Amino acid sequence: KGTRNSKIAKCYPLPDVAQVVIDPDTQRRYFRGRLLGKGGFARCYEVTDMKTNQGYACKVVAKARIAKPHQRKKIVNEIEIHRSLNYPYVVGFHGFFEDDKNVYILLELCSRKSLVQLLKQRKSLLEPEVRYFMRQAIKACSYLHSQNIIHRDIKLGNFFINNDMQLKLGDFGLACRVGASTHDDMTVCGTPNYIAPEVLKKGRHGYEVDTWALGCVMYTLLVGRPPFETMSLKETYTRIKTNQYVIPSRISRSAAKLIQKFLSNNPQSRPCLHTVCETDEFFVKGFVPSSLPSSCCMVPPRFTALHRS
Ligand SMILES: CC[C@@H]1C(=O)N(C)c2cnc(-c3ccc[nH]3)nc2N1C1CCCC1
Repeated sequence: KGTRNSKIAKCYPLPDVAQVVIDPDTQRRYFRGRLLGKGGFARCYEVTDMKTNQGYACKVVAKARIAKPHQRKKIVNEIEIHRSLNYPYVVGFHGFFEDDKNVYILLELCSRKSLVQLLKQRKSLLEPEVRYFMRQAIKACSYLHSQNIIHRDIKLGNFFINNDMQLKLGDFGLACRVGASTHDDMTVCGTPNYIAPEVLKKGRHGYEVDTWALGCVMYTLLVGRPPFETMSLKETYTRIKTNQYVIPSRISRSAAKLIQKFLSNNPQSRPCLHTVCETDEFFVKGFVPSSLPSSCCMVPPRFTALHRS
């Protein structure tokens, strides 16, 4: 039934988004620029504040698309969680407003898109680059967990990259506050990309589901493909539940050991996100660049002899 409705919603023409959208509360006027793409229910545009000339990424959700209570609840949940966050490696939330047709969410513009596009271009990354990105990804998740929030959809596509090559975790559509009913309907309507074994076994799932997914991100960045990818979803779920994956021999010992810790079947054996960057050999014994040139989006960086590995 759900899909039937969304099919109907899809076939009705969506209301056009005005060339200039106005936030009724602040009277700020935003000039609508190019379409960035589609994300879930939203059409995403680059918009420019006509007073400050500041650019934002704007998610525009047609109210016709969130007519059903649980769909509206998902958007409200995303806004309620995202607006409460403030951290260097979390996408900036700059406001939200609505008119009779749409809900508008103003987010930090990340001009270099996400880790998906970067990996598509590069195939796989060098270890110093993976230390650079994984450090920011881990810090972002550690911050979320300190705010009693589980992201629940950690994946390459939700790690955006801004103009300065900084990583920004975004898309809180599936996030939830611990203490809230963690078995709420959100888990039903969203299938996370890097789903943890305890979620497949319908057990209790907590912060450690994000830690598992970070392990999948680290593996994918180094190897160039996800750890449990197969031809069928069923086979992939079997491999996740039986912890069946292979780390190619070209991966260094310290990287392989950390991946194995992240991908522990037992959630309690996974690393502590608050300390792993300061204690694990992969980070401590290796070079962690403090910045990366934007050329890394296209070609491998040349680290000096000192920082080869
Ligand atoms: C607005 C939705 C989403 C997003 O959440 N952010 C933060 C974002 C930022 N910059 C960009 C962006 C800037 C230049 C290209 N994309 N895109 C973002 N996206 C994309 C848009 C299409 C699918 C997900």
